[in-house]
Amino acid sequence: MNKPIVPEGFDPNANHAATAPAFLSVWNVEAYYGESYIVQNISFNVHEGEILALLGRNGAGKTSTLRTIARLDTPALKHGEIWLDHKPLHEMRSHEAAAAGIALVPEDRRIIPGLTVEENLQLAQIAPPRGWSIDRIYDLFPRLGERRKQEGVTLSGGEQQMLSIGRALCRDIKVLLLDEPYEGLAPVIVQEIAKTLNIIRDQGITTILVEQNAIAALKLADRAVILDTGSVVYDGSAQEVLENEALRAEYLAI
Ligand SMILES: Nc1ncnc2c1ncn2[C@@H]1O[C@H](COP(=O)(O)OP(=O)(O)OP(=O)(O)O)[C@@H](O)[C@H]1O
Repeated sequence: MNKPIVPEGFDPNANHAATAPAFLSVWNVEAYYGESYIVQNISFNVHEGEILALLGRNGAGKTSTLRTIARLDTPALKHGEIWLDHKPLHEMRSHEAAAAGIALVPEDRRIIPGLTVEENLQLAQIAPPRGWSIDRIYDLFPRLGERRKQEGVTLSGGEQQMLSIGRALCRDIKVLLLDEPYEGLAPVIVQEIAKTLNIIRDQGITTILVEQNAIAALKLADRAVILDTGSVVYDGSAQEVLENEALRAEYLAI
């Protein structure tokens, strides 16, 4: 098994509420589906306002890591700590993690059938604390504004992705967890979404981007963490991964 990569600044003996070294610190996290040990002692830091690309081959554990950070019931977190802005996510249930500012946009986008674009956004704003106004979401994604009265599930794949990101922004979030946002999208739509993710970063929101389209993710990201069979095998700059052919070939098969 790979030796775990330890992020800088984490003192295992410290009180991490005070000393967590980054805005989001994932420390020695182990998570299981039943008896299956899937997230295997993962540690990494995410700094406020950055985009982190979380990469790795199929089955490397990317989705499971995002689900663990969002504190969904599965996989079950059995060991480790996750700190968001000095708050212990590892002690929270998913609704508490959401209230603390974590927003997971899952791969299947979860647009609510029978509701228009605007109703999908309004529903996301029902419970405070509210985030962006619906007009601000339409400024970010003009296509959604043009289609505000259209049923959400009849949108194109790219528009549905915009709607699910827009829905996350309707709440007052600190960290956006995006699971394969580019899946099935044409390159021109990928570029359009990447542009909006840059704008979202400029607003101070921190993003973890899980993506099979590693090149597109690396071009956008500040840093990259690469997983292999549930463990971290690289933690460093996204640019370095783009430039390091051997690393890409070994862990990303590109
Ligand atoms: N609900 C589940 N029950 C049992 N095992 C699961 C479950 N979900 C995922 N796994 C297993 O956990 C491992 C990691 O899966 P995960 O979906 O996190 O990987 P991934 O890196 O996101 O892969 P992909 O890029 O294919 O989506 C895989 O071996 C997968 O089969």
